[in-house]
Amino acid sequence: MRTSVDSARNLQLNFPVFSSLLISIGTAALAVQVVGSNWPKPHYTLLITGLCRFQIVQVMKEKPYPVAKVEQLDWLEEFPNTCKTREELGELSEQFYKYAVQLVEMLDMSVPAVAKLRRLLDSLPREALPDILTSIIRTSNKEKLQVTVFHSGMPRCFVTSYSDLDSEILVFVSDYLADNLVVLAIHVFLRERCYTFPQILDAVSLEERFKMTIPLLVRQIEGLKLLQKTRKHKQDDDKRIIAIRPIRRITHIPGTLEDEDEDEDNDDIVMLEKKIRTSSMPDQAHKVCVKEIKRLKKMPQSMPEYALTRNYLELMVELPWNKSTTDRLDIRAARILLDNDHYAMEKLKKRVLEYLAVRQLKNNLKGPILCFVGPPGVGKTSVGRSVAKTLGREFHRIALGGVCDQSDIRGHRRTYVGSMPGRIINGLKTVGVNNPVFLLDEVDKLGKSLQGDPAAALLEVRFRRFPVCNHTGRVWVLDPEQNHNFTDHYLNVAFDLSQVLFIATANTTATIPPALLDRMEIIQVPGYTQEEKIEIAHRHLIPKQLEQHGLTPQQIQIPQVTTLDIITRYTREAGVRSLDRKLGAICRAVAVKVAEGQHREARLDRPDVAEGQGYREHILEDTKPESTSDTTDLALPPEMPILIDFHALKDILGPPMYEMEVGGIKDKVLAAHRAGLKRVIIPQRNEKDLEEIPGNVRQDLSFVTATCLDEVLNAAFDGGFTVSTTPGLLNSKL
Ligand SMILES: Nc1ncnc2c1ncn2[C@@H]1O[C@H](COP(=O)(O)OP(=O)(O)OP(=O)(O)O)[C@@H](O)[C@H]1O
Repeated sequence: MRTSVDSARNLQLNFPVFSSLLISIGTAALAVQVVGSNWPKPHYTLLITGLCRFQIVQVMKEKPYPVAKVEQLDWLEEFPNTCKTREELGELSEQFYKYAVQLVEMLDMSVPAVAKLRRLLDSLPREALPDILTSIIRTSNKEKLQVTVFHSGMPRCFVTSYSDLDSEILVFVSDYLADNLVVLAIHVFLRERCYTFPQILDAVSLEERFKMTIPLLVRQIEGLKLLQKTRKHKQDDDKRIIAIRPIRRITHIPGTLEDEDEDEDNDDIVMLEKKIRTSSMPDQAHKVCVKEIKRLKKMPQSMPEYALTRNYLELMVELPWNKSTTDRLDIRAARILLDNDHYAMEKLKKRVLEYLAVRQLKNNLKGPILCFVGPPGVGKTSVGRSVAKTLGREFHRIALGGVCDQSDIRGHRRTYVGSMPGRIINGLKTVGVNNPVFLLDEVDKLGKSLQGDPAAALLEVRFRRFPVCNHTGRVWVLDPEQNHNFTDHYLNVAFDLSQVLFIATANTTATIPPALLDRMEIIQVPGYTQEEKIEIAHRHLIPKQLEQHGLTPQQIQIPQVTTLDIITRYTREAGVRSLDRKLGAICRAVAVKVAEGQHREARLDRPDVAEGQGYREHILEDTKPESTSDTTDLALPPEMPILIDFHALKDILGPPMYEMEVGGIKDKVLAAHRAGLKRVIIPQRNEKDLEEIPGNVRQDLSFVTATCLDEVLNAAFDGGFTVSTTPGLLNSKL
């Protein structure tokens, strides 16, 4: 079959042609494989080898399948030898090459076929490419196409088979390259492939083909540029961007956009080099950077590694190797600041002040890592922040809750795709100084997974080989005596963490990994009493919420009794986080009222509105001040300050979630009565609560009040509890 195609200009195809009869030009192909089934719907995939292009001369029959007499088209005349045409085609082919390369550059490199094509492009000698392209575009019948026949009958073409091409001779490789650029451009990535395919096939002469293809490429490039621009805006700052760079070209058309891009890139590299030279990084890091920038300069910008190396270098120059803030060590000022920011927490504040005092006297960070342990919302994070403020240091919180991958803390090795530095190095980059206060939040929630133990990542394990024996050394990342050589996997050079002040927080010590627990000083932060919560609310939370909502004490008044109601009926917590949230909700509701009031006042002040048709009298008669319905616009501004009483509380927060009765004695006694019990033992201190129990219930029950467990046991067992529970003398284990 192939022989007859090669040797004859006219041939009769007596197999179905894959072109609709509406289109007179098509590609003859040999089906090499048929895969598919008729169930549940007919769906076949044919693997076919393209042979040549043809034009239908005469349709012989249409049914049961079309048979036509065709003329082979791929007999392009020799490349015309006149100077003018050569120049013209040369320019066209260069243009085609330039745009095709640009398009492939912009495509998604994660598609293996595109990545392979890019590698191929990089491996070809640049000087030869325009010539190669000019010669090979004639052989566009060599591509292997996979045609999927849908039951709708519409054929769809895309490139297949990329294997074994690297080893082919250059001409064949370049055939492949040009074919695939055309096919990639036309069939795979151009949206309009179904419509343009026949047009491209129609273009027989080389010049026509170039002219047909170039605008399509340009259109696609513009589309992709627009898409990338939109995506760029959306990208999260934390996400690393692998830049798509144009590869170096041999042809430069001065003044083009591509030239500007390339200039910018070169400028960036020069800037980067300058930053490396002037940065104050240690020798070891400097050496690595110099080596990497040398590699970068030699790398084609199209290589994925180019972007990775560049990102690495940008991080290296941004890191605060030697940049630090000056500590403010004034213990009196620290005390005032801690007291101003936090009510109660005496034990915690005392220990923090001791810690700071020692630092002031010894001027170093040696000592245990403080770990604040307590229920949520009791101010652990907030105290950490105050410590930073006191010292005049930057503060950075590293949330460890749910972290179960070592590399989250120590970074990924750069060999991984999408590798990133760990949270410690990232934190240093964010704060821009090497002596921040790092709050390791929720160390008790560190997880473990197949990706390693993050707690162990805080314990840097080093294996040192000695000539005689192997010795394993463990280095405590958080210990200033040991952590001057902290090595993040991504950075792969040591960073000195000895100036960082680490503080940890946890809700419980039970789940803190023992190795970590061992090395920290635990300071318990207990929950607050109701009275403390009221004070915290009025001294700290309410003023903070007012400020956040743009309100003043002249506009809102929350009496202490209301705060108590919120604490007892709307929250049930050891800390004050929910209380803070509820206060926020109240402020939001009041802000709406105040804003509406201002709007109404403005309307009343307008003479045209106020005078017209007795407007003021009208609203005085008709409106209800508390209304929040559609008529609010007509209401009078609310009286200031807006008082938050229990009714307002119910309006804003809904009905109380918990009932005050925070004691349960009444409910429990009633339940015991219902269950037919006769005797109830209650703590003596709750005796007063019995007054709330209805008389008839009280009559049916006998009550025993107990002050200690002995009394409870004696009352609980008929005849009393005979075994003495009074402890004898125990031997001290101390
Ligand atoms: N004693 C206090 N004085 C003033 N404000 C406080 C006090 N305790 C807590 N707060 C405030 O309560 C809020 C919650 O505190 P914070 O976030 O520090 O709690 P936490 O103990 O770190 O909670 P978690 O364990 O959930 O992280 C903050 O706005 C904080 O300022």
